[in-house]
Amino acid sequence: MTKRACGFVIFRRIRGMIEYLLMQVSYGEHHWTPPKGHVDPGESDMETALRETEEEAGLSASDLNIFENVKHELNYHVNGKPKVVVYWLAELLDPEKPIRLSHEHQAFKWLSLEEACAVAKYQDMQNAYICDANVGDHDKMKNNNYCLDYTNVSLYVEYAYELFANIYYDPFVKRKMFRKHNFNL
Ligand SMILES: Nc1ncnc2c1ncn2[C@@H]1O[C@H](COP(=O)(O)OP(=O)(O)OP(=O)(O)OP(=O)(O)OC[C@H]2O[C@@H](n3cnc4c(N)ncnc43)[C@H](O)[C@@H]2O)[C@@H](O)[C@H]1O
Repeated sequence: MTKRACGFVIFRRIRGMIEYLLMQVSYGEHHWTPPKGHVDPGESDMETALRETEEEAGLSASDLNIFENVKHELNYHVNGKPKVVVYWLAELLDPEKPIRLSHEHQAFKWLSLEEACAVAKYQDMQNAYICDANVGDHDKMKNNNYCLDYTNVSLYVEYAYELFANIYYDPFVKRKMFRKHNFNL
């Protein structure tokens, strides 16, 4: 059976910058992820996203401006089993609001788009960040259905991804390369 999890790509505006919240899990390979978790029986996707965000980051619905039309669905396999993860874009209204971690996470960071893409090592997650950041001003997205269909934006996303992730074509090794970063994470 397909596992289903839901959460939010949370951003804040601070000192003229947009930063994204990523949290590092305290188990397994200690990967970085936005707040999210498994859908409990009888829960809607949005209820799950809100419950998990409250549990994992200490942020409630009243702390967020949720962009219900800006939604990403990621499909991947965990231990050979299919998993679907749904993320909505949400803005943290008070950028200074403290994050309260649960035992499931050991650290959190507010990261620029470029840093978030470097830390979220999976391409579909990186695409979600790029898509959220590059469809224009975050305010304009509120009334539009952006990013729902990846196929329509895939080329644009790929270009934007390469631009922001600082990927370039190296003719010597004949493949695309990451520029080196030191994000000190
Ligand atoms: N290894 C472990 N050891 C001990 N307890 C564990 C555990 N894994 C899970 N748990 C328990 O499960 C609970 C988590 O439940 P929830 O909190 O309800 O669910 P989740 O965020 O979806 O969990 P998870 O971290 O497993 O999911 P993700 O898809 O990011 O990550 C799952 C895998 O998919 C990979 N992944 C993440 N995003 C991906 C993507 N976009 N594409 C491909 N793979 C991806 C990750 O690297 C990771 O390997 C924790 O409380 C913990 O107790």
